[in-house]
Amino acid sequence: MGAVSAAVEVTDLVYTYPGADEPVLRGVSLAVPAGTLCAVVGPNGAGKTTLCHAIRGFVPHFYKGELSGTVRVGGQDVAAADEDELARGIGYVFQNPFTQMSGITDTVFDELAFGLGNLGVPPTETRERVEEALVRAGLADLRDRHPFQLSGGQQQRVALAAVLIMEQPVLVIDEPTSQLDPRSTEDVFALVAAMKEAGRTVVLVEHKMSLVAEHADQVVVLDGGEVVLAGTPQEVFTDPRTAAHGTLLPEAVRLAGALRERGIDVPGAPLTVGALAAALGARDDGGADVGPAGAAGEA
Ligand SMILES: Nc1ncnc2c1ncn2[C@@H]1O[C@H](COP(=O)(O)OP(=O)(O)OP(=O)(O)O)[C@@H](O)[C@H]1O
Repeated sequence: MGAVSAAVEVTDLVYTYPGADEPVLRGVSLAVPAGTLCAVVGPNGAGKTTLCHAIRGFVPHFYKGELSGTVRVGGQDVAAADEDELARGIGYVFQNPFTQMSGITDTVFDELAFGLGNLGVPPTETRERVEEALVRAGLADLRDRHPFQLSGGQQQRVALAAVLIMEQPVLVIDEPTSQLDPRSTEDVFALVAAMKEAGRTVVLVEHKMSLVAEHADQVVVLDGGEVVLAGTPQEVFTDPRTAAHGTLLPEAVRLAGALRERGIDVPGAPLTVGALAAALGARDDGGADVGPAGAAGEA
């Protein structure tokens, strides 16, 4: 597996929380090539957050317990790295953005400047980088607001802006949209996509499979602490085992299945609603028996 270019490489990871009887990760291996997005999906309790913690080094540096196997980020063994190296190398966005706020700043601007100050970045450069991140994350109007007075979606964007600004080459993002409305969800994904476009490597836990299908280069299905399937979105979402492991399929895949059950031919394996509409429109009969093109719109 392209080990040379993998920015994140997890090998045979077995991890048991302190005092627990059973491991929560049971021999997990995966490789994420630099500049790609790997989505980790799977049912509740599968071990997704724990895997994120292991990639960032919270396991074993903060969470002790029993660990075997290795995590390498940028070629470096995370268990052997110190906190400073880990913080510089890996950005982390927590499932609950509130957790991420420093709690010691009074404005969004200062919150974003805080991490750079810790790295010793000079004030002029800090101001420039914060200004740019505020604009890119759509936070310019909120710059003087107190971080704790923001909505969940706004806090999520501050958390993402904070990793945007730190410019770490690898990002671990744990369910960034779980508490967000569809509009904020789109905003967050646009930001994550832009970070990938800028060449950063992203490991993302996400339950919204339509977005995973659209943005991931690789999907890893975790169940019971094991990787039960891994591949491109096409491979994973057309494999019947994915649903059997309690993972919801993208809207377009479910719609295509429902149409086929009604005897309607759906060419190919469309993963997005746009691709499904195109596939139906491209049929020899122009999709005549499935109603107007807009009928397949995502609810
Ligand atoms: N700090 C901890 N100490 C002991 N056990 C824990 C700890 N954190 C998580 N666990 C257990 O580890 C298992 C995996 O949890 P984890 O949060 O990694 O799963 P997940 O796939 O992220 O779930 P979800 O989708 O619900 O967030 C669960 O059984 C959970 O109870």
